Amino acid sequence: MEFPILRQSQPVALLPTHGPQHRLSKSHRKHPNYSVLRIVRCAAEAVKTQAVKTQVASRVASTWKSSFRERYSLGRHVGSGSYGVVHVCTDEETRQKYAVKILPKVRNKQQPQKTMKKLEREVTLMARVSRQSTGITSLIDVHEDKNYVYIVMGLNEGGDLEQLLETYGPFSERATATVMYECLKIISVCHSNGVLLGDIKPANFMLRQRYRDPLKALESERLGEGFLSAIDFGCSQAVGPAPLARRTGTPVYMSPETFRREYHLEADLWSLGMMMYQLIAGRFPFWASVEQCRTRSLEEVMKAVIMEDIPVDYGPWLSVSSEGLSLMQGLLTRDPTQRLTAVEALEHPWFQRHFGGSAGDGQAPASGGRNNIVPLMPASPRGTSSEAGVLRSKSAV
Ligand SMILES: Nc1ncnc2c1ncn2[C@@H]1O[C@H](COP(=O)(O)OP(=O)(O)OP(=O)(O)O)[C@@H](O)[C@H]1O
Repeated sequence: MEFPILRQSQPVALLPTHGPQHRLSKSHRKHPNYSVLRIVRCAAEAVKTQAVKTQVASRVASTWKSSFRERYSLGRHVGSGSYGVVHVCTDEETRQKYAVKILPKVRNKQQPQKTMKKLEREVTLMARVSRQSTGITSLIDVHEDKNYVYIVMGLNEGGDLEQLLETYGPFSERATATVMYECLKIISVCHSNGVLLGDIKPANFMLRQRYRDPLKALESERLGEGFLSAIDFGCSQAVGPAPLARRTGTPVYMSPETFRREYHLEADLWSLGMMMYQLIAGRFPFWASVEQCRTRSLEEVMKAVIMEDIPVDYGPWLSVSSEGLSLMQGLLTRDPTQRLTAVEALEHPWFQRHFGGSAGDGQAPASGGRNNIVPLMPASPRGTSSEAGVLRSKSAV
């Protein structure tokens, strides 16, 4: 990975990072960069001890650029995750807009070296695969200063699939097929490069453009190559012959073997099966509402994932085609050796049923031609994504 060293710039801190002033007042909450202020404050609290300060400072002399503020101006906030905040940023030279994920180098209770290793892994694995698929958010460059790492990447303007679910409700079978086909292509590129995505869920796939009616757009399947973009490589891992043991991801999407701490690439296909179930049914197999999911302990989720039936005798499942049902069940197969791989799933008759010849010969569902889908151009600002809850909350357990 080549990220040349540039000279060090000012850190992003907008407030004193120590002393009583760093507590945020009400007026700070109204500040347009409130989210940045928050992570500045959190990091400031975490770097109190001299030992930690020294460890963090030593990381600045890395291979990452240290000039984010010189090159980019920070724009509106577009999302937050467990650790990072994401803003639009503009390259001052080219005026091109990107997204920047700003991640603190020090997280509460986590060893700074461990955090840095995690950040380096996220960037390395994203770099490994992002140039190989239009369906993976492109990695532009990486910067760091004393307290933060800045991952500059392609800007996705159409919201994530979880936001679509929350706004429009469950997807039609056809819209689900369009999404699933694109996701499988992305997964197959990652897997052929030995990269486990590790946190597959609707919140981690975004529409690159905004559409007036996104579900109609997905149903029309005339969106073109790379309309969907995978984000968040924070849980990704390089996979070799030895099984992985570290449980990472979002519990309700984790595979049975991930809970058993002995898993390979197939774990991603289970998560995708869970996502397919959710897109079609608007709920998870084990609990009816998001609220019910939230109240479950990790042990309860694990028990359900390992043992409970996956019901298909109600509501939308009664009208889903037998091919759709078969794909979902092929992904949600508890024995990973019997589970469909990404390549096998791409050849599943369900895609033939929906897209005719185009899916079977390895092409995307029809792109180009008559296009009655109107992206909203230029993209107007959108609200921030919802955050909390078991659907989004991620754990490394
Ligand atoms: N490239 C992008 N373009 C536009 N918005 C983005 C982009 N990447 C992330 N976002 C927004 O920011 C949110 C948080 O990003 P992301 O999930 O990568 O952060 P994270 O801290 O790793 O979160 P998580 O809790 O899932 O680990 C996303 O849900 C999405 O709404």
